[in-house]
Amino acid sequence: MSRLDKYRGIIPAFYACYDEEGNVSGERVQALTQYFIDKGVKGVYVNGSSGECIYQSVEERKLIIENVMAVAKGKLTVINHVACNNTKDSVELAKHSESVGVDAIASIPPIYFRLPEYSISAYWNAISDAAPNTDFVIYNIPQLAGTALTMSLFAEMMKNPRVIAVKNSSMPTQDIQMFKSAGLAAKDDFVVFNGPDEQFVAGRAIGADGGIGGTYGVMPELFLKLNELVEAGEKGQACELQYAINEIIYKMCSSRANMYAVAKEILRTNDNVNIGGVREPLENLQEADVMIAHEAAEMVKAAKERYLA
Ligand SMILES: CC(=O)N[C@H](C=O)[C@@H](O)[C@H](O)[C@H](O)CO
Ligand SMILES: CC(=O)C(=O)O
Repeated sequence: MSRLDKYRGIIPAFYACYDEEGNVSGERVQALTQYFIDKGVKGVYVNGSSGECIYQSVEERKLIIENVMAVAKGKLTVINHVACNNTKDSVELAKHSESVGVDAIASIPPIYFRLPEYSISAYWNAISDAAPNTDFVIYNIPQLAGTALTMSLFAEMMKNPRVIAVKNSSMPTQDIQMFKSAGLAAKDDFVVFNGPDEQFVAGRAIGADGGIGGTYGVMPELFLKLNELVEAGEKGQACELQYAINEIIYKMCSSRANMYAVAKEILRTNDNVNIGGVREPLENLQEADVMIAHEAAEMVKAAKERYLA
């Protein structure tokens, strides 16, 4: 049993929860947290891409994590993504995260300006220093952040004892293996999370300890089952379920609306969890998108009947 085992498993990325006026709803944050506890997932990844973090204020992000912790404390591993595009606000969120007792904080690199690696490591270390008793997770998502985690930047970050994991959302699964082996060469234990949900089986096969994903939330049971199949070495069955999951994700992505708007409609339809829409400039649902969401919701139900029996 390792101290980091609490990070090994299925960790859904938490969706932004709004009321009917589009304001962050603490009550709905609590309801979504309870939904995840009931599903039996390992933890939640809050205020990340799926949390629409870059469209929210510092105060809103504090409100969200406070409401998650009110329900999740002692029941889920909680990772809070705290990156804002400036060090000051990120540091404030890191401090606040430690004060409410999260397990880990996470951060993307600063976006827009292409900063040198010494500025990125200084940014991450300043954030981590503001939460001196909290684990730190590097979030590598080059296709959206515009900056990739290189092996030299990774090596620099390994000097920080609180850096215990990388959430790897780059497309080459090989990156997972590179971070995993370099992490284990530098530390007693190190975790790599699979990012792209469509490659979960491949990511786990090459060394990921578990995954953090934006589509787990609409089908947590299917990802829990997928993880079990991987652990049992059932490659054939795992691939079959992965393909079924991918068809659902492709359906979700086929809408004109933003994928998270579709995800929220699936949750309303299948699970009676209402967390509102998405915040502009993300696109909300039009009639045709609602139909796509309902088709995806049916596909989730059918896959559960087929694979969880
Ligand atoms: C680019 C991106 O947002 N990646 C997410 C996190 O890694 C994934 O969980 C995707 O949301 C998911 O794989 C659907 O494409
Ligand atoms: C999708 C994901 O992992 C995120 O919300 O950051």
